[in-house]
Amino acid sequence: MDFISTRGTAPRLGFCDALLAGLARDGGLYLPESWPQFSAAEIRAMRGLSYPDLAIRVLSPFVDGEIDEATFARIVRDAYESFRHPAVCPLVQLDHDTFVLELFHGPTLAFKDVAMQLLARLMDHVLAERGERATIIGATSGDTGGAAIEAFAGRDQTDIFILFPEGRVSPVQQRQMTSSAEANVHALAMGGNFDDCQSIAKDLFNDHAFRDRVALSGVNSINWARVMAQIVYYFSSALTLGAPERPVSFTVPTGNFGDIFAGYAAKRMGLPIERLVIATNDNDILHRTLQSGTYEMQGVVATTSPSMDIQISSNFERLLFEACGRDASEVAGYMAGLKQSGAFTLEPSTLETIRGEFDAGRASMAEIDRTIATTLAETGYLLDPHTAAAVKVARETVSAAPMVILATAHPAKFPDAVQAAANKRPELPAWLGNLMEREERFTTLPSDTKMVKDYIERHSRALR
Ligand SMILES: Cc1ncc(COP(=O)(O)O)c(C=O)c1O
Ligand SMILES: N[C@@H](CCOP(=O)(O)O)C(=O)O
Repeated sequence: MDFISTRGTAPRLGFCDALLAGLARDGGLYLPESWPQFSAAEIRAMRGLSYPDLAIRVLSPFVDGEIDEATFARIVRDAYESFRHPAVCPLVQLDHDTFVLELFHGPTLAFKDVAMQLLARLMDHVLAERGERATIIGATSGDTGGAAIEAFAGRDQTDIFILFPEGRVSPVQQRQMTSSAEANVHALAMGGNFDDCQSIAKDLFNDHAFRDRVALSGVNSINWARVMAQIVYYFSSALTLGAPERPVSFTVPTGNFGDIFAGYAAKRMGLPIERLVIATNDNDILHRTLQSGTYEMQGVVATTSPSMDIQISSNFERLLFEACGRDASEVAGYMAGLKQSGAFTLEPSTLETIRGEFDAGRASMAEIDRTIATTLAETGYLLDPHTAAAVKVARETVSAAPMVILATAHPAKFPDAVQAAANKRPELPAWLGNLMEREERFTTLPSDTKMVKDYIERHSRALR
């Protein structure tokens, strides 16, 4: 299986090279050249598999033998050992046809752990086999950073540099990023917002001399392997609810569009999914795009669901590539428009294709608060603000199939917001110990690509 770029001019890569590449060299994002297919009989045969065994089954076509089967199976099993729930991603019933898919039972209490625990082990394995080191860059609005640091801390093959927007992440998220004592971890508190951090990370990839000098690799969902790992829980939850006989719909709290794109990928691989519903907070660029057909940047506002405070939704580019029939020149045109004027308008056929698969809705901060309070009162279930945005949007969506809402974070990551909404303070699990008392270690930098480059060159062990 080869992987190709959404912009059409980067080299095709095999799985291991795509894993280490992060962003493609033409600025695009890698996608499999074609979607692996599972027949109804093959999906039926997945029933009853443990989560790791299901992951091995669903992901093996992408790896395509580049990592031998036994080693890949060992890596996958090891990755999900760190989860605190035997089902890894359990499904909880909220009412007769609404379910919550809990993705927060990993070490940092957010869905990012599901992919990151696997990604770090895969990268470590490939780098060790090649006798190489890499510099890992990640931009975060709060959760990717903590999950990546947890997964990469202490690994000899990599140094990790995480850019987070200072003052715009929750105190728990910050402590998860800043309390590692490992020398290969570098938490960088940046001026600006997540989009500024993500734009610096992309600038680093687009400077090919720098990228090669430090052997740059990425852990954001621009890395195909991140999205790939997230496909598995769409299969696990749909199987629990009766796939392939019974279709399901999913509502996904969305920012960088990686998580919901994994749902789209699952559908393309044969999983019967009825609707994919995008839920945004006040930063509602995707909701507006589906309504008007124009993707138009507005300023990012800080909300109580900070991980979704995003306007440049990177993985939307992957969907555009799909929706326009994999026409890389159409995608490149949209991206050039975005760079030039902060907006682009979709071709009518591309918009129609997207609307054929996706719905979208938004939840304001007040609506998120109300949803947390009423869900607690009516069901006894305590939502985090991101999941609450999805619950609010799911409630407004018409779906003949059962609705699965992705619960992307544990409420205890956002205790102040949850307490203000529902008058109930969620406690961090005891196994996190004294997280909030641990000493913090981070470096503050202005939002400036050159300063980040200089910092990385001074601290990366992968320098060539
Ligand atoms: C808790 C939480 N929910 C939702 C999202 C949005 O996910 P995505 O960026 O994959 O759309 C994020 C960040 O990505 C998050 O951390
Ligand atoms: N919400 C994310 C933003 C980065 O998204 P990613 O999925 O591309 O890593 C975060 O919490 O950092």
